[in-house]
Order: sequence, then C-alpha cells, then structure tokens
Amino acid sequence: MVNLLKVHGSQNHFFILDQTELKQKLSDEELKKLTIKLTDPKTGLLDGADGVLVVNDPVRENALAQMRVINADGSEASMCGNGLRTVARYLSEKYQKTNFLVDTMNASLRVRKDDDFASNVPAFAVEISPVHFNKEALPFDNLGHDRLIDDFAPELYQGLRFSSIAVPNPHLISFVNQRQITGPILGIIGKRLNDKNPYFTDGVNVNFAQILDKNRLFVRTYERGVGFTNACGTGMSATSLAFCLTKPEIAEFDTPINVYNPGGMVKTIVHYENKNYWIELIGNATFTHQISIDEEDLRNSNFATAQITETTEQNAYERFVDNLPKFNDITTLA
Ligand SMILES: N[C@@H](CCC[C@H](N)C(=O)O)C(=O)O
Repeated sequence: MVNLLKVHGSQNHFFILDQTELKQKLSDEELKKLTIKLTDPKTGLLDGADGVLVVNDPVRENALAQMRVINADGSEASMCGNGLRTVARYLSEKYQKTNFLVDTMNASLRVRKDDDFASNVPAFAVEISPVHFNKEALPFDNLGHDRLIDDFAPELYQGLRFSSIAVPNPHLISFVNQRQITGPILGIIGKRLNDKNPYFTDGVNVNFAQILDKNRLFVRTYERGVGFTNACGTGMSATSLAFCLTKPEIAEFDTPINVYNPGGMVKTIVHYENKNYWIELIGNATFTHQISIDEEDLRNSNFATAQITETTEQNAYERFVDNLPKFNDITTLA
C-alpha cells in the first residue's frame, strides 16, 4: 500500500506523493498521466487539486529530499511556494527536523518550521529564490522591453502597468483597484497568455494585486497549468517583491507583509542580500486527508479502492480564516 496526503497552503490544494516509499518509481509519463487524473475535479480524488507534489531522494549535497511540482495539466513547474510549505511539513515530521534544505528544479531552498498560525494550523517558512527579471529568464518577448517593471505593455492589456519576475517560475503582476481585481480582466489576460501567444511562449502565472495599506496586499492569481486558484505562494512572493521595488513609500524590505488571498493569508518578507533578492514565504501547511491505496491501483489511476481518512485540520483552518478581515468575496475553489 502507498500513502498519499491531500494538503493545502492557503487552500491551494495538492496531493503529496512520496516516491521514496514506492516499490517502483513512476516514470515522468506515468506521473503526468496520474496527475491529470488525480487532480481532475470530477474524476479525480477528493474533488481534485491544483497539482501533485512529488517527493524524491535529494539530488544535491546537503538537502533532505527533492520536491517536483506537476501542475494539474501535467506540465512541470520549477517551483511552488504553497506546495513547498506542505512538503517541508511532511519532511519535518518524517525526519524529525525543523530546519533543512529541499531540492527544487533550480535550487536547494531553506525551509523551517514557524509558529502555528492558530490552534491546529501549523505554519512553515520557505525560501523563494532565485529571482530573475530579464526577458530570457521569464521568458517573454515582443513587448518592447528587456525587463518589465511597472511599465505599460499595451500588447498585454491597455492601460495597466505590469511587472514580470521569475522566482524562478514566471509571474506577471499588475497593481489594480478593487473593481479590476474582482472583474473579468485577470481571466482574460491569464487565458490568453497561457494559450499559444507571441509574448509568454511558455505561459505565465498572472497576479492582480490590490494595495490595502502599508505592507498589506490582496492578491488573486490565474495560474499557469491550472487556471484560477485560491492562492499562489510564488505569486504572492513575486508580487511582494514588486510592491517593495515599485512602491517603496508603503512597502518595506526585511519587514513582514501581510498578503491576503481568496484562500486565506500568508506573510512574506522581502530581502536583498549580496546583490540578490529573495523572499521568505510564511503560511499554513495543512493536511486535510490521508489516503492509502494499492501501488498498482495508483499507477493505473484506479482510485476506487483508496481508503481515505479525514484529519481535523480543515475545521481549524476555516476557523482561522473566519477570524481574518474580509476584503473581497472571491473563492475560486471549494
Ligand atoms: N501555486 C504555486 C505555483 C505552482 C506552479 C505554477 N502553476 C507554474 O506553472 O509556475 C505556488 O504556490 O507557488
């Protein structure tokens, strides 16, 4: 039997699959097929998810394990901030460690246990890096800019200013007003830039941010490989960096920024050290279900035999969210 976990960070939902516990690791093709089936809201398990987080043995020196991120459409992402917090918790409990490195596609990242956000709402802090601004790293093209930092890009949308930052997965950010953040523009831009298009040829995560106050944001994301999501950890991190760079009078480096999202709230801290930017992302790492399934059934996406046990953590998380200030009535997923 294989154990899977259903988890979330700010209601950005994932399954964690620890391949080190399998008799035989899944091939990349099998992982892609399994992810598409498992995460499907209709035919998958437990109403689906935004992706699968795959735990493997480490690939670099000093890391405890590797995390791979498979989006719901089967594409692979270089990073996932909300996902890394949940994997950090999984590894922390498995190896009884509170501070360690996890390998991701482009870097080994520091993770640590933080103070619980509320009773039965465990929280972890993860490093979001490396950060790039150049058009080759995103990549983007045909926008008349080598970098996009708070600039108009009428090819993308008339009248909005955009920043584009890779952390290292690609993000496009625009600071907008309340009407724009709740309206249809984000979906229009997100769909267009994640279909075949001449600007972001590998697609891009699109984030709309509303400035609430000094060091306070509300962020909504249209995610590459997924669509609308309740929250995107790397998106909130990239947006916090754009906030510090473009609105220095109301956004401070080395200071917690509260980032609200349709699924809850996280804290980010933006740093500039040794000529490099990096962001600390702190938020819940909630396990909602434990799933036990025969390894062959999992490999064949036959979920009928899965045994599912619900934890008590979702109720605690919902209580935590009920106590947060309310800004925009947007919840994109159940
Ligand atoms: N929601 C994630 C980001 C997952 C990857 C993204 N879909 C991509 O393709 O870059 C997060 O919390 O960072």
